[in-house]
Amino acid sequence: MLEIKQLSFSYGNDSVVNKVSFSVEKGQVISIIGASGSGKSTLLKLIYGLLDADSGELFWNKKQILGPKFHLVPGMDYMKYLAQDFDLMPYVSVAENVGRFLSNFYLKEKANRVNELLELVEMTEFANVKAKLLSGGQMQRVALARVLALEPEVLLLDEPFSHIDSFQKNRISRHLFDYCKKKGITVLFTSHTPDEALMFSDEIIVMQNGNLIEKATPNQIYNFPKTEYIARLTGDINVIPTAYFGKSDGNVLFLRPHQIIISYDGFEAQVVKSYFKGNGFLLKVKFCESELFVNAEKDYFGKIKFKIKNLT
Ligand SMILES: Nc1ncnc2c1ncn2[C@@H]1O[C@H](COP(=O)(O)OP(=O)(O)OP(=O)(O)O)[C@@H](O)[C@H]1O
Repeated sequence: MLEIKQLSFSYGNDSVVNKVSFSVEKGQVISIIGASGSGKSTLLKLIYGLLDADSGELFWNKKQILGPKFHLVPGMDYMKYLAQDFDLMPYVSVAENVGRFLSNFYLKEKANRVNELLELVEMTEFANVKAKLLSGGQMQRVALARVLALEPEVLLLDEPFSHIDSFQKNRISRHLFDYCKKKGITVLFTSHTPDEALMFSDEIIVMQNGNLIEKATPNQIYNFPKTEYIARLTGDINVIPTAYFGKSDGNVLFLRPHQIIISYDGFEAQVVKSYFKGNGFLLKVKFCESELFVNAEKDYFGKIKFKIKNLT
């Protein structure tokens, strides 16, 4: 189990990670989301032992994780960390980059392992290409294969798919998380892509201004967000005063576009714009003083009527 206790870190006077505590079970996949600058990357670096915390403690299986003050070479053997800059060796081949940390004693096993990992990230055909000749997305895939090479117990991934095109991203991310689940590797990854965090995480951690403000399942985060900030991080959201529906409790509702259903009766709204989404349309509609986003199967113009799923 990974245990983070009251971890704090500042750059000068700027508090970047503030009394963060949480724990992660072996084999769990946890995503860390939050606005740019909220402290996600710094948190990963602290966990890996690249930075010395100002206060607080970290443990993996009850063993303390210590920062660079205590290590000649920062970082822990049982963990691998994939930074946003990939850290590849530019003048050697893709295969050599992936096998960089593997023993040369059993050459056949090493070659098999490298091949297996290159298949996982769909880079087999580039095995003999020098890393410096790759595109950003290809480099990221090689870097992913490399951090898996020694089968770490804990994998820390900082925006691991950010450079990979959407054509391959879904497939490669599914391969990677399936592999980690199968091997029982504990994964913490940061992401700015709601789908990634929602699809692959057992739980999502939400950071805001250095504070951990929520740790919950994707379902809880998506369907029952506690704040507008949390709601907005995981997709389009409509924030609607309940007064618009004749209530006087002074609350607001957080509604996803799919929770607003176009119907023959109900509340009336005016279509402002329609966006084609492939599997349907996203309508921007004017309702009272707000602009709402509504999912629709077909394109609409003019006035529509809508109901809200489960409105009590
Ligand atoms: N080496 C550094 N020196 C000083 N300040 C830094 C340094 N690295 C990061 N920061 C600051 O620390 C804060 C948190 O940065 P961090 O990279 O952890 O955020 P993040 O949530 O990962 O952002 P992003 O999503 O943009 O990658 C930011 O305000 C950033 O400017």
